[in-house]
Amino acid sequence: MRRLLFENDYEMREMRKVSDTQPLLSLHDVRASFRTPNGIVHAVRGVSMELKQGQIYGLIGETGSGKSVLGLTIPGLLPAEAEVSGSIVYKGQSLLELDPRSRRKLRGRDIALIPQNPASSLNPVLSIGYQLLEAIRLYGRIGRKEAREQAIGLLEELGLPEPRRQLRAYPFQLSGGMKQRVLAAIGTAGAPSLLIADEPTKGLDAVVRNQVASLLRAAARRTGAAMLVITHDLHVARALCDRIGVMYAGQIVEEAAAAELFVSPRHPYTRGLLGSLPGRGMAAIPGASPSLTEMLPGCAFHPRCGERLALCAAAQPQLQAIAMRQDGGRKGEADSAGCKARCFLYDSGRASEQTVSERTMEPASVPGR
Ligand SMILES: Nc1ncnc2c1ncn2[C@@H]1O[C@H](COP(=O)(O)OP(=O)(O)OP(=O)(O)O)[C@@H](O)[C@H]1O
Ligand code: NI
Repeated sequence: MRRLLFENDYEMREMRKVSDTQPLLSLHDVRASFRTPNGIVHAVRGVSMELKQGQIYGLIGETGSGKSVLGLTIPGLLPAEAEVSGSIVYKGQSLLELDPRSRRKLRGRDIALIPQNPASSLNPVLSIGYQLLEAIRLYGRIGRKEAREQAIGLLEELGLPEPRRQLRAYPFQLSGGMKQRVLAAIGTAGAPSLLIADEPTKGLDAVVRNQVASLLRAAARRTGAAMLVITHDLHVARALCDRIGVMYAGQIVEEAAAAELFVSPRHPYTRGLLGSLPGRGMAAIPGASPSLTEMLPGCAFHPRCGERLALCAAAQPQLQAIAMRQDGGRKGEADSAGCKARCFLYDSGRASEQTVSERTMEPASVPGR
């Protein structure tokens, strides 16, 4: 048994040696759906994206847009009845083609997930120390004593007061913020190459939220891990992430460097989402997200879009790179991958076909209003 473990560890280390130019993770046309009594729910509808080594990528978007399902698809943690297609390549291995055993081996050690709900993700009957040590030892083949020292160090780094005492505590004895930090410690304990954090700051007050965000950033920088951060919290997304993907109805509708997205959002949905921030008018986007069971033709956002073109109800825009503007409108540190939007407004070929009267037509009637 020990020998096997050793060989696995060796393989793990070998697998980490991927070149910096290759993306750590690349998704191509990933789809996930669920068969339900009310029909098939198309939760993720053709997501393509890349995550580089050490990069922090944020997924934002309204509730139900498919962020968590996408996050669970990568480590293969969706319920068995989910149907997944497309390709997910992690360090050159096609995850959807891996046998369940190999995939399980990757989880926890190489790909770690901090799930959406901290209250239910810690085991209530086991001490914090036990759970953290398990995570450390799963990766490191080290003795209990050494693991314990590492655990204390990790909690110290995460700013938890009295780490020695916290190890003996049970989850119910910790505040929400402390549990989040313990989860962050467990998530980063095995020094994973990829950490997926689903709503790591949910339900926390502003101070603790910023603390958790900067701790995650520090942990990622320390270990060199790439992170996929799923969040509703646009402030956290901005502070924590290098790059951001905006999800709407199971698709990425815009992707840009975090610094750029908040300064010049392109997709009408992103503009609406940012417009709902307290500092920006707090105007909610009228209407509701579409049904994911019966998808209409055209752009999924068109019924709610104030800038739609005649074309938008009929055809699906693709996620495409946006050309740099001549007027210097694109300032700041743009990521090399640039900015992408899934919108005919930026599809130069198509949009120029539209007449001015088509462009200024009345906004669509909004369902559910
Ligand atoms: N096991 C499941 N069976 C059926 N439908 C599901 C299942 N899991 C998720 N869904 C549906 O998939 C869609 C996307 O859900 P998901 O949890 O990914 O949204 P989200 O963007 O993470 O939302 P939130 O921000 O509220 O967490 C939703 O319509 C949801 O109801
Ligand atoms: Ni979610």
